[in-house]
Amino acid sequence: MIVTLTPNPSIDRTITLGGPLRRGGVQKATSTGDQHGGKGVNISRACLAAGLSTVAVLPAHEEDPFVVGLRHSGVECRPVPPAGPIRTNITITEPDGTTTKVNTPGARVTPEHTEAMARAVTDLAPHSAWTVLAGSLPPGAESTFYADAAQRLHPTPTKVAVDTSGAALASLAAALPVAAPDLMKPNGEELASLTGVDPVALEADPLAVAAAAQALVRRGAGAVLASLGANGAVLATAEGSWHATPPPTTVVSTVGAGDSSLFGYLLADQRGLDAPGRLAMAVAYGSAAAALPGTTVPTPDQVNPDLVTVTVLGG
Ligand SMILES: O=P(O)(O)OC[C@@]1(O)O[C@H](CO)[C@@H](O)[C@@H]1O
Repeated sequence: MIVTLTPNPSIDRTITLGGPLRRGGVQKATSTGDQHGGKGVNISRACLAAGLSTVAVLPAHEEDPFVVGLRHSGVECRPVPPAGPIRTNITITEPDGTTTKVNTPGARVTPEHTEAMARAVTDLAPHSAWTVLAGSLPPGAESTFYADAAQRLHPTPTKVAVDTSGAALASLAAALPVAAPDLMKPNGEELASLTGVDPVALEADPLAVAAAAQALVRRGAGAVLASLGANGAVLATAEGSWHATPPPTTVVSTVGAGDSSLFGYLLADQRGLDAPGRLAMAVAYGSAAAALPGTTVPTPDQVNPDLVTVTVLGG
């Protein structure tokens, strides 16, 4: 089973434009739609699509339409007391695949709220192969929340993956090796924020990405999967580093592509694949997600790791 924790879930509202976005103008959308969002929620939705059992832990009332709808779609949920309503995040997609995203803060939490979330995943840990701690932290949460949760999960059988950004990511990196997760999944920009290098230059240079990722591995992270958008991804472990390039993809919406990549890695891990195989599956899932609208996660038949090229970057 894969348990996901999304401390700051979102209703993902996608607005599709028939032409380029005109900043400051008034435009008609060709369509709009809402999907259940938030990084852990997306990973649970990908689990469901691939037939893997999952529990999505999130702050919401039992009767919240978000929870009701997610359960109706087949995702098992473990709601914990929320501080307020679930936020709505906006995505604007243009015909050429350009994706503009506006994320809102979410309700302000107290230590009681964050403790309830940490307790829920700790209670489920004996039954979970992986626990995924994912997304931004809501206002009011300590930036050490993920580092503390990872440390708390350490003595349990679950493996821990963390995908976050900003102060939460910096706190996690600062807490290595004490709170070492089995997997960290920064994107290029997030990895650059830890190393102080220019994100654009880093994303275009797999060797530099591997060097930055290996620095985290040396400090205790089990593995680092750095997603690089159109440039694919780099995987760094104690055994070495690999770069994978995606197949040519017609991008429709990049929202959730990183979550699908992380899921692809977990799926491949569950299937016992080696590091290059896990990386290929991650990139195949990420590029399949980018070809789908809004925050849609791919089904396994839409994913082909054989089209991904993996190269060894060295140790
Ligand atoms: O504000 P966060 O938690 O960093 O990101 C939230 C979010 O952008 O992440 C998902 C895509 O990865 C979306 O479903 C959601 O809207």
